[in-house]
Amino acid sequence: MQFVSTRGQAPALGFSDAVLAGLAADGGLYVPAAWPQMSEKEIAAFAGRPYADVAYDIIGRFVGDEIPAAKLREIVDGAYASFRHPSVTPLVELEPNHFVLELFHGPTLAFKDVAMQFLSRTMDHILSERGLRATIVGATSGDTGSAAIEAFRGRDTTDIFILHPRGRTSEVQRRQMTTVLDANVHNIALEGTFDDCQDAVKAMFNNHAFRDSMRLSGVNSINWGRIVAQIVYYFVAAVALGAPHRPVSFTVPTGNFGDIFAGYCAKRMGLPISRLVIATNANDILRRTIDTGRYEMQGVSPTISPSMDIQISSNFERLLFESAGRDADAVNRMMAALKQSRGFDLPEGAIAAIRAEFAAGTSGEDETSRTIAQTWANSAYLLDPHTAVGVSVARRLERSTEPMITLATAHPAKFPAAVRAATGIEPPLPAWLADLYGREERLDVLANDQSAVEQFIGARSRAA
Ligand SMILES: Cc1ncc(COP(=O)(O)O)c(C=O)c1O
Ligand SMILES: N[C@@H](CCOP(=O)(O)O)C(=O)O
Repeated sequence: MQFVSTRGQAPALGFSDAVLAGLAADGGLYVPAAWPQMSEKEIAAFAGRPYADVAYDIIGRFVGDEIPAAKLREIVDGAYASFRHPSVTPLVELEPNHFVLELFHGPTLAFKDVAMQFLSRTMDHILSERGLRATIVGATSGDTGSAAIEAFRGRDTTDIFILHPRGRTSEVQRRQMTTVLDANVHNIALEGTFDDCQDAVKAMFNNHAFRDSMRLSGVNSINWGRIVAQIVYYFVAAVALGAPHRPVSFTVPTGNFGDIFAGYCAKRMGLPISRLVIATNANDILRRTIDTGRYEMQGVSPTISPSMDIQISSNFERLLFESAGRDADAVNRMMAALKQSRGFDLPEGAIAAIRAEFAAGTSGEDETSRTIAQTWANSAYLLDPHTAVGVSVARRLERSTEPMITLATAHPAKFPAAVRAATGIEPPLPAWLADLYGREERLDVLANDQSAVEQFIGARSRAA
């Protein structure tokens, strides 16, 4: 299987090179040259299979023969053995026909672990095979960073540099990152927003001299290796509720559009998904785009769901590429307009194609808080504020006979202040994180200055 860039000017790559590249050399994102197709029979055969078996099958379709079958099996088994629930991603029925898909049973309590546990093992394998060391750079609003640091800590093949927006993550998220003291882990608290962190990471990739000398690699969902692992749970959840014979819908708390794009990929592969619902917090650029056909940046306001406080939604570019008929020139035009004037109009055909697949809704701060409170009162179930955004939007939709699955993207204990404010309950951290508040922290505060960030990384990376 080959992967092509959404901007059409970078060479097509195989799975391993696409994973190591992260962002394509032309600034685009890699997508499969063609979508693997799954028959109804193949999908039905997932029923009752362990999570790791389904992961091995689905991911294997994108890997091809680039990783030996036994090695891929070992990677997948190791990744999902790190989860604390036997089903890995269990479904819980919140109310009739509305389920939450709990994606937070991994080591750092957020859905990012599902992909990161796979990606770190995969990168380690590819780099070891090639006798190389890489510099991993990543931007985080809190969850990607903690999952990545946990997954890559202590690995000899990589140094990892994670940029988070100073003061804009929850304390638990920050401590999950900054209390990991392994020599290959570096936390940068940037004076800026998540979008500034993401811009800095993309600028490093677009600085080709720096990229090559540091052997840069990325762990954000711009990396195809993240998306591929997230496709799996859409299949697992849908089949558990009757697919392929019964279609299902998903509501996804959305920021960088990686998670919901994985659902779109599952649909393109043949999974019968009726509705893919984008749920945003007050930073609602994606909902506005679906409503108006114009992607228009405004300022980012801090919310109780900080991991979704995003304006530049990277993976939306992958959807633009697909919905514009894989026209890389059109994508280049839209991305240039975004850079120049902070907005662009989607071509009519593209917005129509997107509206045919996606719905969107926003949950404001009060509504999200009320949703946490009501769900606790009515169902004795504690939602984290990101999942609450999804549940709130899903509840507002017209009822359908098909199951609705809202993705539960984080454990409530990661956001204790918001949960306590809504319910009076403070969810305890699990045993392995119980002493988190007493652990020593290590981080460096840097100005939002590209050359300062590059200098910092250049001086510490062992890949150079
Ligand atoms: C807890 C949580 N929910 C939802 C999201 C949004 O996911 P995505 O960025 O893939 O849209 C994030 C961040 O990515 C997150 O950390
Ligand atoms: N919400 C994310 C933001 C980065 O998203 P990613 O999925 O592209 O890594 C976070 O928690 O860091």
